[in-house]
Amino acid sequence: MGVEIRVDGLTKSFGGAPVWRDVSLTLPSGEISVLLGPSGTGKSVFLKCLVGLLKPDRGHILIEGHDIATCRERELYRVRRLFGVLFQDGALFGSMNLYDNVAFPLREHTRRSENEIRSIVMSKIEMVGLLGAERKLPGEISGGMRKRAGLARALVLDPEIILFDEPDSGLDPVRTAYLNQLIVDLNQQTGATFLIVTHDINTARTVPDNIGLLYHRHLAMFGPREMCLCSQEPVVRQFLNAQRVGPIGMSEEKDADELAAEAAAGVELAALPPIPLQLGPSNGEPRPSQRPPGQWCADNDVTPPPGSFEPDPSSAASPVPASAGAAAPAGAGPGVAGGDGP
Ligand SMILES: Nc1ncnc2c1ncn2[C@@H]1O[C@H](COP(=O)(O)OP(=O)(O)OP(=O)(O)O)[C@@H](O)[C@H]1O
Repeated sequence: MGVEIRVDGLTKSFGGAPVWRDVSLTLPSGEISVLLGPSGTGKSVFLKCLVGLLKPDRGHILIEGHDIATCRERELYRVRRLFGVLFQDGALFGSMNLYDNVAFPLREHTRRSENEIRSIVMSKIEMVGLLGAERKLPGEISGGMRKRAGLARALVLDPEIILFDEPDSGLDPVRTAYLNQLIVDLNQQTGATFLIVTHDINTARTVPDNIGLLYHRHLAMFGPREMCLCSQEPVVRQFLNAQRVGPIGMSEEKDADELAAEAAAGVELAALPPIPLQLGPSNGEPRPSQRPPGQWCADNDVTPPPGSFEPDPSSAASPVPASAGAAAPAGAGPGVAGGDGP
């Protein structure tokens, strides 16, 4: 399960104004990737291009030999069946109960009997922890439950790729932690390829295998989680540390004068915080694409920030198990990697 998505030289503009240019990346099969970026940098536009709701100006989106960017409607319709999408508000029909909302894609797109539909719908409702709530209307449940219902509906056609548009928007930190755990568990159970657009830095630091950052009309970075969390690129450091110092301004990038003033005032980007352990599945098994903590740093001769890969005793998260076999990163001091795990 899970398919690779290869994006090559993708460019999109509206009315001549570019949203981003020449975006190239590969979402590896079965892995979780996160896409970050300041507001308005085109993250939602990117998701819509992937699923064929918007046509890019140039470039290719290759999935199982199909090019979504250029293919005909009929082919696009078939490829879209590979996708499940969780929209920001769950996009549920307000007049239908949760059961009918989740059953909707099966009734629309398959010829399954109501008995078969019932068994599939109830299994997805159970997967997202909503058993017992299936007769409720969307207006009668909390925002977190609506997200989970939207997720059950996104899962119902057994997609190979699941796109999440700000799954944590409007959720408190505790519900966000539960949702993140659910996402990691579902990735393990389904093996599907996940892409999550989020503004939540904690999610970005702990959930994905890969991180991408859109900024200033281009893809500033895409790569393994450890690579991005160790990055010395000012824009990546500023964003992942949620700071005002750095090239990202209030509404757009800072101009040369503002950056010169920061440099003259001796204001510097803060040190990188420790890299946390990746969130592991709640059953204690390794993630499908598990790599030992610190492996990327060790392979690339990069010293991770002090304190990296240490279990966080205050976290309710289940970090990756020690059995994943921690590697000692190059230059790692005492307490860094090597023996990390719960
Ligand atoms: N259908 C459209 N027609 C014209 N412009 C659009 C359209 N869709 C998006 N845009 C523009 O594209 C840019 C990127 O929008 P997008 O919603 O993808 O940003 P985003 O990174 O997802 O923002 P946020 O983090 O605030 O949700 C914005 O300037 C937006 O106004």
